[in-house]
Parts: sequence; structure tokens; C-alpha cells
Amino acid sequence: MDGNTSLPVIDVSGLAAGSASAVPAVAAAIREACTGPGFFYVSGHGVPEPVIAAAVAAARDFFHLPQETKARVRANARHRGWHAMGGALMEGAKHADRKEFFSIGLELPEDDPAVLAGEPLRGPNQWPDFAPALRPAMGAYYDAMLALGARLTRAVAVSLGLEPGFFEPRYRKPLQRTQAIFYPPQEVGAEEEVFGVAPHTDFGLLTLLWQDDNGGLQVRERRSGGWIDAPPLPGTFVVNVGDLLGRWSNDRFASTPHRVVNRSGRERMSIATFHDPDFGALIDPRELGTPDGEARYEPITAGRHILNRFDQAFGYRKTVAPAG
Ligand SMILES: O=C(O)CCC(=O)C(=O)O
Ligand SMILES: [Fe+2]
Repeated sequence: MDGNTSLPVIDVSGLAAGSASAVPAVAAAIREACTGPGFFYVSGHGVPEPVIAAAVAAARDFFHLPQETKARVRANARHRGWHAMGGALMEGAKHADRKEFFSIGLELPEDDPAVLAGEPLRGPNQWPDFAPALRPAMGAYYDAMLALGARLTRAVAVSLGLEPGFFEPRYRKPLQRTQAIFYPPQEVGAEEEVFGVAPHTDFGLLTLLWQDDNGGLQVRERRSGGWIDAPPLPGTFVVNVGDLLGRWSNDRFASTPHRVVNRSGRERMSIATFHDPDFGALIDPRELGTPDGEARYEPITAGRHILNRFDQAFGYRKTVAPAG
């Protein structure tokens, strides 16, 4: 299902080519998108198709394994590993999401100073030895998203009137999380309020989403309050503003609610990457400037903000002791 969409499609090939002169035009388009719908597509993103295809194939094979096999890498307190169906409940939702997902983050050894210091969410990933293709494929995809995120945040910085390099020192050991998500087909006639992902805003700075060709992602239109489709467009990623960027920018950019309903009759897959800063990055609107008045938010670290949201959304965090 390839569709038309009213959401903007921004060609970011100039960023991938490293051309400094490409930044202002992309930044202007991003500013318009982020003060408008809060969602846009990027084309010309520079991520090789085989990198995407390999990650999708390895994740699909993993999801098709028996539940008890996948449970051997069940998510730990660092959010790494397999999250079974039923573990994610969006704030205000009636039912848990109809999805399972496999989540990775920055690969840090146990003797990394941040891990030794007990920084939450830090450490090595949980790679399944029974699905050996996952590690190289998702690892390469993760790295490609780190690089794409870095290119995009340069343009985001300019779109907020900052130096292009503003975010770089805040992404030394980023909390970026990449999760392959698997949605079983939803029965037709299922209850209205059953979702693949219930309406929510993303927690972090920017989300970079690959989706397969089934469709199902819907975005709330700010003006009408209605839901519009964000259909799959080949060769693109969907990008959206998360709460952390809303807060940091003093609501100049706002995160937009979205949801997934998989009515395709088939299984659906996506890979969401939350391109988030260092645990200790200080999110202070004053630092970005507040041209339209007072700062609306107190400073908070990126890590604290994300942990607060995790504790609300994920069942496993309510049953395991917090660990480093
Ligand atoms: O799978 C999708 O299309 C979107 C997933 C999503 O919104 C999320 O994981 O935050
Ligand atoms: Fe989301």
C-alpha cells in the first residue's frame, strides 16, 4: 500500500552528502514541519537499502520463533531484549498494546565508566545466541540510525536558531534505542479501543521510523483533532518530534499523538529508533532560547525524563528492581 499523504516529504540528500550549504533549506523545511504537523518523511536519507532489509529480515525470523525461545532474552531492567505482548500500556489507554518488540541501545561493556557508575539503561545488549543474524543486522542498522540522527539534528539545531553542532556534545553516549516491532494481524471487528500502539506521544527527542508496506500508522491532526494516515512511502523514514524536544524548545516544536491500528489482515513490522541524547544531557529551555516568553519547564536531565516515562508505560519496570 503506497499512499498519498498531506505530511511533508523532505529531501535530506544534501545532509548525507555533507554539503554545508544544504543545511539552511532543510532546516527551514524541518521548522515548518515541526511547528505544523510534528511529523514528516525524509527521502534521500543515505541509509543503504540492504542495511534496512537485513535488519527487517533478521527481526522477522526472530519474532517467528516460539514464545518460550524468545523469553530467553526477555527484556532486562536496562530495557534491552524481547518485550512480550502485553508489556506496554500507553498512558490513558484501556488495553495493552497488541505488539511485541526487541529493543537495543548503545553497546557498552560492563566495565564502561557509565555502566560502572550505575547509570540506568546502560550496558551491553542482550543478543540471542539462537538467532545469530540479529546482532550484525540490528547492530549495523542502529549505527546507521545514529549517523542519520546526527545529520538530522544538525538541521534541527539550525531550525531552532542554534549552531549546527549544538547537539553533538550532548550525544557522546546517546540513549538512542532501536526497537524492531511486530504487530500480529488484528481481528476485524475487534474492539475499537484495541491498538497495535495506543495513542501516545514519543518520549525522546526525534523518532526515526521505518515501516513495512502494510500501513496502519495514524497521526493526530493538530487543527481538526482527527486522525490522518501516515502511509508507507518507499525509500523514506517517518520522523517525528518527541516530548523531550517539545520541552527543550519551550513548545516551539510540539510532539504529536499517533497510534497504530493493524487492519491489514497480515502481520506488520516496523523499526522505531528513538534518537535521544546522553543520560546527563541537561534539557533546559533557557539554553535554546525562549523567544516567545518565559521558560515553561524546569531543567531536567534527558535520562530522568525518559525513565519517568518508562516507569509509566512498561509493565516490566514495575516488577524488577531498578539496576544500572
Ligand atoms: O510502528 C509504528 O508505525 C509506530 C510505532 C510507535 O509509534 C512507537 O513505537 O512509538
Ligand atoms: Fe510512537
